[in-house]
Amino acid sequence: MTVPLLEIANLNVKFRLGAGDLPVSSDVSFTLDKGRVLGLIGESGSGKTITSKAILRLLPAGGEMSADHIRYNGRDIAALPPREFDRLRGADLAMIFQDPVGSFNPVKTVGWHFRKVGRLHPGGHGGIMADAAEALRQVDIADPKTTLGKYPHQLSGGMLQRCLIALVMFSKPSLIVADEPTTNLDNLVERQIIDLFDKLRREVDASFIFITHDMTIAEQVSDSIIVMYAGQIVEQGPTEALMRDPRHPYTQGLVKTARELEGDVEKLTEISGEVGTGAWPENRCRFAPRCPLYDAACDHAIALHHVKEHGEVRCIKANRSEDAI
Ligand SMILES: Nc1ncnc2c1ncn2[C@@H]1O[C@H](COP(=O)(O)OP(=O)(O)OP(=O)(O)O)[C@@H](O)[C@H]1O
Repeated sequence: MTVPLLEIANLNVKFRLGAGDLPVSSDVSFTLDKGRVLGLIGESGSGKTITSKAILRLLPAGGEMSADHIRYNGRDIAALPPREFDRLRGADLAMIFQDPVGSFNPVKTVGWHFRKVGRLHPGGHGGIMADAAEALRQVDIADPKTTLGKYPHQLSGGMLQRCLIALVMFSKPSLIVADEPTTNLDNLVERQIIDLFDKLRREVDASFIFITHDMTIAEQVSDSIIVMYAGQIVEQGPTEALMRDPRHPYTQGLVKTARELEGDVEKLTEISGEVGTGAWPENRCRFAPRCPLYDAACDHAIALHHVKEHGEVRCIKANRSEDAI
């Protein structure tokens, strides 16, 4: 049996604030196989970024994480001493943030960043520069040599995001977390970057967690999708099944809006209300205040349950007769 690249069991994250604890993610469990792309979707505040940062131990101050286990290539890394974890992250795990500017040293050229990442390159300086130019070509930068000599502020947001993607590819990590890498880009550049990810996922031997709030993007780039709501996974499964037959009312709303956007309808269906933060009831479905299917039967904590040939859903209304085994 092949070991998944990543196995997360019951990950919880909270922030210790003056007024008390703010829970951010609850009981998040999933696996990611080698070479696969997992789309992590949900509206702002649902816990996508914090969950991913917790896995990479990049939580901001005040954030605390616990998990039954976090296995990487079969080895539990949750309790790894900080030094060892830093080494693993440096070599194997990478994150691409929304804003590429923060990932570059503003007073150093693009080439300097490649030299820094590639300092152990067996081909020395010449080898680094040749591979860096090739990585830039892979992300469709036409004149890699010139680009390597430029400073971050001399490049547009789209170009800088391409350079960051090239830099990450150059370092050959096994797991890449891409956190809304197109959020700050205009529509045309966004399309180009998404197409680029789509191309790279076929060519590089890495696994991706691709965070987005856009269902259409998740559908295009992912093999499987996790939908998060109020810090919990509410649905997860293979992309094709989840998009064709979404079961959770929240996922249904997201898919409906995505299809309407593709169809260019005049008025989009909205999921009214907002996710809210922190003070979620433990004895009621967290989506209840916004759910069109809500009734008194939803007034207890709802567990994720398996749905045959689909995945997992956190909704008591999601079962259908054809799901019976
Ligand atoms: N440093 C922090 N201190 C306190 N709370 C925080 C901190 N960072 C994030 N949070 C809270 O954690 C929750 C989840 O945030 P997170 O950034 O993971 O959401 P998200 O789903 O990624 O949203 P977005 O799409 O806006 O990035 C939010 O309620 C947010 O306010």
